[in-house]
Amino acid sequence: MLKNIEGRQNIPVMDVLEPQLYRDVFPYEEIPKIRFNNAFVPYNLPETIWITDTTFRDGQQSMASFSVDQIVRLFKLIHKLDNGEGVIRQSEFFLYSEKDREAVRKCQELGYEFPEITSWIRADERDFKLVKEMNIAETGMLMSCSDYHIFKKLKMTRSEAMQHYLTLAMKAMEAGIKPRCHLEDITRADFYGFVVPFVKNLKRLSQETGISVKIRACDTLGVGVPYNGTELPRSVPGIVSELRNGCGLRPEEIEWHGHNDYHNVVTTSTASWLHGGASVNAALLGIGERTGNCPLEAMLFEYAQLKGSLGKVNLPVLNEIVRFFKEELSYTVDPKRPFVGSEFNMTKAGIHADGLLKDESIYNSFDTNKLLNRPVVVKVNQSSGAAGIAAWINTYYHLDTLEKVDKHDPRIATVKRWVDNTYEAGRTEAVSNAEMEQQVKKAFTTGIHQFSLVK
Ligand SMILES: CC(C)C(=O)C(=O)O
Repeated sequence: MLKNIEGRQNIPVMDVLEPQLYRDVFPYEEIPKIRFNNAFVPYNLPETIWITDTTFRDGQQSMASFSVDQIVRLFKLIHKLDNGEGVIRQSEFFLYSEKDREAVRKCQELGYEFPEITSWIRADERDFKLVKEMNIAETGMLMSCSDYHIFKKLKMTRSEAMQHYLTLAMKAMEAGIKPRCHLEDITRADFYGFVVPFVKNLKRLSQETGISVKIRACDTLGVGVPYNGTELPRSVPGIVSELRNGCGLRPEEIEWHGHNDYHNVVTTSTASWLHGGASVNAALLGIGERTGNCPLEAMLFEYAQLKGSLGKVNLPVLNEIVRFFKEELSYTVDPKRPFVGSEFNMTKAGIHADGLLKDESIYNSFDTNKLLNRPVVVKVNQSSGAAGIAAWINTYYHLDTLEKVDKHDPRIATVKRWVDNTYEAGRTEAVSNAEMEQQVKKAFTTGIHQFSLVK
């Protein structure tokens, strides 16, 4: 039994009479400001880094709730995507309702090593019992740390908030559960006045109990900035390097949780890896509150670029996940969305198609067919020209080098005449594949090419 939190000599937080809201940086009636201090922090990428998944927590809470069957099937897909590599190491679940718990039990029955099932609970004694009963080793708990939350939402002083959070963490540890402390709104918090003393006290508790603690740095409103040489509280390099060097946390004790309000969620998450946090939290397709969480698939690509390889990770499973979201959850992915959108590697412009005709790698940065099972696609529209039409035929029918049609082939001119005429007649939308098939068949029937219509 640990000494009562009230009786402990905790490192004090800096209590203030008025909340520190950083109005010079967040004036509210203006767009927030980025302040530079040119204090460059060296990169410190941990040897081992990984991703944790929040599709079933922050992700699900932004959508219509998933059924038990949908959760289990998605969990299986995440496992299939990771493929035993452990890059997608954990996934977190609500335990609020009987339905939430049934989903967890069914996922546990699958017996997967990865992703490990963790939970998210309210600050409530009964919830600790649940976590224990369900045999879950780690649980997330809300510990909001900016004065926006402490003063305005919780109506507490900083000392009171810290006492409350430390009591919670201690109760979890006493129950033998690893607490994952969600430091909500860290990018608007007084870092040295609240975050540092609070985290040091958590670390001490962990050392005394021998139970590890995880600090999840939550960029709740997506205002974190990934650039080096920027001022706290917005600086991701500053936050993560100080959690390591100033608070003495190890890489595995630091996790980043970002939101995409300023389009920065991928770069802030990567900055957290680069500056010493081992894990980043993400959701499939970036679902999550408002503009969403960090897209899990994006972090797989960041991982591969930083570490050189994704090992056994089975990227084409992303196509199955996109289909599942569309068919099961009525969620359509933006066609332009990197790596998963239906048009992410589609080209329409004639000059790009001309390049593709000469060598696919001119306009495709990696072999999307080999790695994602997504061949380059050419779509014909008013800008495609003869090169675009030839590229459409070559990619759509998978023609090999000897069969490939040249843009100067007179039959291409026939198809192009039809395309030009339809646009001159007022068409605005792109030409569908069915229409192209029809025109190609007409133009090529008398020619030497008899396309084997294998797609
Ligand atoms: C509610 C908290 C933990 C969160 O998810 C966030 O800060 O984004």
